[in-house]
Amino acid sequence: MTDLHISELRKSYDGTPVLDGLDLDVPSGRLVAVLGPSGCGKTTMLRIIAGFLHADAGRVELGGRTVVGPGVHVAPERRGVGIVAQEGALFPHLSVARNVAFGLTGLSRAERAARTAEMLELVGLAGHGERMPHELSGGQQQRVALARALAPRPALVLLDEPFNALDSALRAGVRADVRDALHATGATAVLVTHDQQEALSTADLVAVVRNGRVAQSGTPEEVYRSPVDSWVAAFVGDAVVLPATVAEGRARTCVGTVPVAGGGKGPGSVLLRPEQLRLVDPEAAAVSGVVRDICFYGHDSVVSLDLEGAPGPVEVRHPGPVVVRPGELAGVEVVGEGLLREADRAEDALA
Ligand SMILES: Nc1ncnc2c1ncn2[C@@H]1O[C@H](COP(=O)(O)OP(=O)(O)OP(=O)(O)O)[C@@H](O)[C@H]1O
Repeated sequence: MTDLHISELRKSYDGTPVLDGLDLDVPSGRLVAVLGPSGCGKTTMLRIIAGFLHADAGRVELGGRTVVGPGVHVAPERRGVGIVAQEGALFPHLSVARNVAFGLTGLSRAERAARTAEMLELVGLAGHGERMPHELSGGQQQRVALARALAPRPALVLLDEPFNALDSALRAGVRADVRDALHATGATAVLVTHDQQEALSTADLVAVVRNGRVAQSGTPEEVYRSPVDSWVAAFVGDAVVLPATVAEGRARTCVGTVPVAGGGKGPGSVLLRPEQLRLVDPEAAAVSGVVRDICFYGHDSVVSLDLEGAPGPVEVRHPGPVVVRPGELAGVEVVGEGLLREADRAEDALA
């Protein structure tokens, strides 16, 4: 079992800091998604963990062993790290089985064959060993890449946006299979992604990275429901930010009075998730507005409302059939608590 600890990791390119004191803990056997916008330093971090890139400062410990630290840089092949890249990167001239067996050294021919078959079975590709990579779909190729990464029983598996090249219909299935295969082997894994849904639905823990540091880490539920600030809130999901007057744990907003956690007094902003707003009968509602637009997404619809006092249209995520039409009046109510927006940190983050 192998845990990963990263502390105070720093890396600059041409004097520009990319990793700026990044800390990350991955408990043994867990899958952590590192989620951040393009350019925030995710791949740089991954390359340092793998050993392909030298850090300027900081420490990386794998299973209690320092692999990066002052005066320490363990060679990539001595770290026991398996990698799944964006697009499988399978060897095109080798069969699926030979791709999977590639990193299996020090085993007899029979042991290699047995481990290869076990890994192909694990990723749902038993019987595909004799095919060539070009005879597989994109999703199957990524599963082979995972089987190849897991075959030598690595201390750690790094997955660098592995589902990017797959179309959305395929992606959810492959994601679930990859997660199950990682859990089945008890592997410790880091998944780098800029896709919020992917991070929330696939990982045990999510670390949100902003400007080369971890802004927040926790379970998917924690980062979604209790984001540390409005930048994290808006990055991990849709957010409705409303001007508010706050007193005694309640915020007066254009959608009514909303309970808010923590202190706070005076003018401010409150952040809600669109699914915390509900459409109700305007006759019975304390607050109502005119429907501006309705977007149907299948599992739900997003209804935009013009509400008095709102800075712009307010979006409501409505699960059932929408009975109102654009131009008609709809009532709205709030479910659950709002999050008080901390203006200074938010402005800092948006800058
Ligand atoms: N070899 C390099 N030389 C100079 N700048 C680099 C180099 N590699 C990356 N960068 C810059 O460092 C920043 C972080 O890059 P990195 O690839 O780590 O980000 P990322 O979060 O993985 O982005 P993406 O999601 O787009 O892959 C970017 O601004 C990038 O342009």
